Amino acid sequence: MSLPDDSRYLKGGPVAQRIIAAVREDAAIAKAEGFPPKLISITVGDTDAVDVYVRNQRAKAQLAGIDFEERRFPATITSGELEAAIHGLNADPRVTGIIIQRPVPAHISVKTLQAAVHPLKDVEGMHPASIGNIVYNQLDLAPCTAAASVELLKETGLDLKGLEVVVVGHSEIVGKPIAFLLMSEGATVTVCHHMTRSVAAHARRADALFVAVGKPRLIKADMVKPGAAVIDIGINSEIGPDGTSRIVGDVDTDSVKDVASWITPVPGGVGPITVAILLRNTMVALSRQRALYEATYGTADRLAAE
Ligand SMILES: NC(=O)C1=CN([C@@H]2O[C@H](COP(=O)(O)OP(=O)(O)OC[C@H]3O[C@@H](n4cnc5c(N)ncnc54)[C@H](OP(=O)(O)O)[C@@H]3O)[C@@H](O)[C@H]2O)C=CC1
Ligand SMILES: Nc1nc(=O)c2c([nH]1)NC[C@@H]1CN(c3ccc(C(=O)N[C@@H](CCC(=O)O)C(=O)O)cc3)C=[N+]21
Repeated sequence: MSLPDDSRYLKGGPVAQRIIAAVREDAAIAKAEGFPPKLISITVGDTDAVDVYVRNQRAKAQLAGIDFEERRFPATITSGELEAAIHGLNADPRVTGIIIQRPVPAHISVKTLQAAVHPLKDVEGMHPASIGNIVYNQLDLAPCTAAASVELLKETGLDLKGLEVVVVGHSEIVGKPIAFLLMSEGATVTVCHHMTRSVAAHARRADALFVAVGKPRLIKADMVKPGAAVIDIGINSEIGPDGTSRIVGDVDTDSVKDVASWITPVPGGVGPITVAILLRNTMVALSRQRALYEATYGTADRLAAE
């Protein structure tokens, strides 16, 4: 779909392209030096939003020169079997990064799976030991969607210091890390969730509004301050008026675009940057692994050593 050429739309494509071009250069150098990057995706069961994400991961990884492999497991698999598969990937020196696609079936604890991924291969920064880094303002490998959303807000040119920001949704992978990243940038952050008494009252005060809930059209025009920046993170599949499946966000874009100064389209907003940052994180993980490898074995060519 081509988007209207309107400066109110904060488009993710150009930002994603910039990031992927830099990753491509890094990946080519790493490959030539004997450290080819490789990303493994683990999917358990079936979810539309995951399918879209994995499809784009494969396409963009290929563009960037990163090997990509999807491992799909049935929803009936046990946690023990999955943990064993993850341990196998941890031990495989050819694997740079592992991403566990969410959600996982209710009988499996996603936290247990995240904790099974070796922190050096944790390309989403979701291991309990990694997620703490953003609390300490160490931001070079942050959860991808959170980093993507903040990157897109920066495209507005707004000064984040002292900015009134409201985040709707507080999941550990999106809402909470967004709040920490924004605090690191000096913003004043309010976080809303399903027990918040009036999401609308908070949202209307925001200079920048981030929405990550998973409910189409949750945010309407009367919940947005005139002139605000609205970052729509939702990826929801629904059947459109023409009977085909389409992706929509959590914001009623048609009405909100007349109130907000900036709005992210869905598709074409945060999503493409999320994919690009996952690839960039894979390169950050690789450089950490190389640093450890070189500290242990010296700088000799790894392939020659094997
Ligand atoms: N664009 C991208 O790159 C990505 C998009 N997504 C999309 O973002 C959306 C959110 O994902 P994720 O964070 O993983 O989802 P979760 O379901 O884990 O979290 C949803 C959050 O929304 C809150 N919530 C639910 N109902 C309301 C309500 N009526 N008002 C305010 N808050 C509410 C929940 O609060 P509580 O826990 O208190 O119930 C929870 O914190 C989904 O559409 C997902 O597909 C996700 C990742 C990446
Ligand atoms: N561990 C984990 N981390 C995630 O970050 C995560 C996840 N699990 N599970 C699923 C959700 C969803 N998600 C998307 C990211 C990008 C697009 C994306 O590339 N969207 C494009 C393309 C749309 C299209 O191709 O139709 C766009 O919005 O323009 C979609 C969905 C990440 N998620």
